[in-house]
Amino acid sequence: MESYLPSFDLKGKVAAITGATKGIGRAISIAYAEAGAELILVSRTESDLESLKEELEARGTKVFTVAGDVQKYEEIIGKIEEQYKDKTIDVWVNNAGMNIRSEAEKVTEEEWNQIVQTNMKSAFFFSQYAAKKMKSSGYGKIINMSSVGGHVALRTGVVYAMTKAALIQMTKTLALEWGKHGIRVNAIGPWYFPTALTEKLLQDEDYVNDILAQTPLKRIGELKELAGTAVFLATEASDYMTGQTLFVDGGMTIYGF
Ligand SMILES: NC(=O)C1=CN([C@@H]2O[C@H](COP(=O)(O)OP(=O)(O)OC[C@H]3O[C@@H](n4cnc5c(N)ncnc54)[C@H](OP(=O)(O)O)[C@@H]3O)[C@@H](O)[C@H]2O)C=CC1
Ligand SMILES: C[C@H](O)[C@@H]1OC(=O)[C@H](O)[C@@H]1O
Repeated sequence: MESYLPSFDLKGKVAAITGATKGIGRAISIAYAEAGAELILVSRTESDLESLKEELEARGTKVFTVAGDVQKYEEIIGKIEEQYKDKTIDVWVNNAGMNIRSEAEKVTEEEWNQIVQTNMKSAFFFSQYAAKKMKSSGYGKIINMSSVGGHVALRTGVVYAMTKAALIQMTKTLALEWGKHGIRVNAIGPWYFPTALTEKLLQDEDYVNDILAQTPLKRIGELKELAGTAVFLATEASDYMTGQTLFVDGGMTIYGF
């Protein structure tokens, strides 16, 4: 009997993840390793990269690490190219992101630049680099980590929200331009997940109650549930999907009243 179960494995694939050493990026890195991928991991802290590399190599995963700030994406790309000059990269996850939560009238130009360069500018130029390599193989998966904040209004900062909305539109436009090269571009829009980025917010009981009031599933997400979506978007199971944003949000974005 023919099979209709797609393979969720990444054996023989090279996957790059930015923001790979904590929270969502770490969960995705481990899930991709479990699926058999060779990994390129990017974050700023060398010691975190080294310990994650050690853990993953102990389980048989080939890992290349680059310590760098994604705002200096050219330097990171240069280091990757030294190792992967004549090789393709099959999956690129633009996960690194940050937020400085403040009311609109208090936003400084320095804060604007840091949020925009980290969350949006780096994602575009990494996508540009990844696509150049994916075109040679005629296949690739670019996954952008957006947020529900890119789709509905949150109280956690307008600049962050703008960058996350931009990633959704960038996803659609790059999907349109690069579809003919077999490059799929999709995004993930998480609601709250327990990470360093959200730790302080999730320690505030009133804030958590506000989150749960807006969440049909009445709970905070588990990182495994987000990694699962990232595996789906990286494997053949999603090969006919491009330009889409999958909200992994406990139903938050459909909650009208
Ligand atoms: N957690 C959540 O509830 C949600 C998260 N998201 C998005 O998911 C993504 C990951 O968030 P989350 O896991 O929570 O964040 P964390 O702060 O927990 O982890 C961020 C990761 O990115 C790295 N990183 C941060 N800034 C930079 C930088 N400038 N250059 C390179 N690496 C960097 C960090 O390592 P290091 O500091 O060593 O560089 C770390 O590995 C972000 O884009 C965020 O906007 C979206 C919706 C909800
Ligand atoms: C769900 C949102 O993205 C949320 O907003 C924030 O400020 C946190 O940083 C989370 O990312």
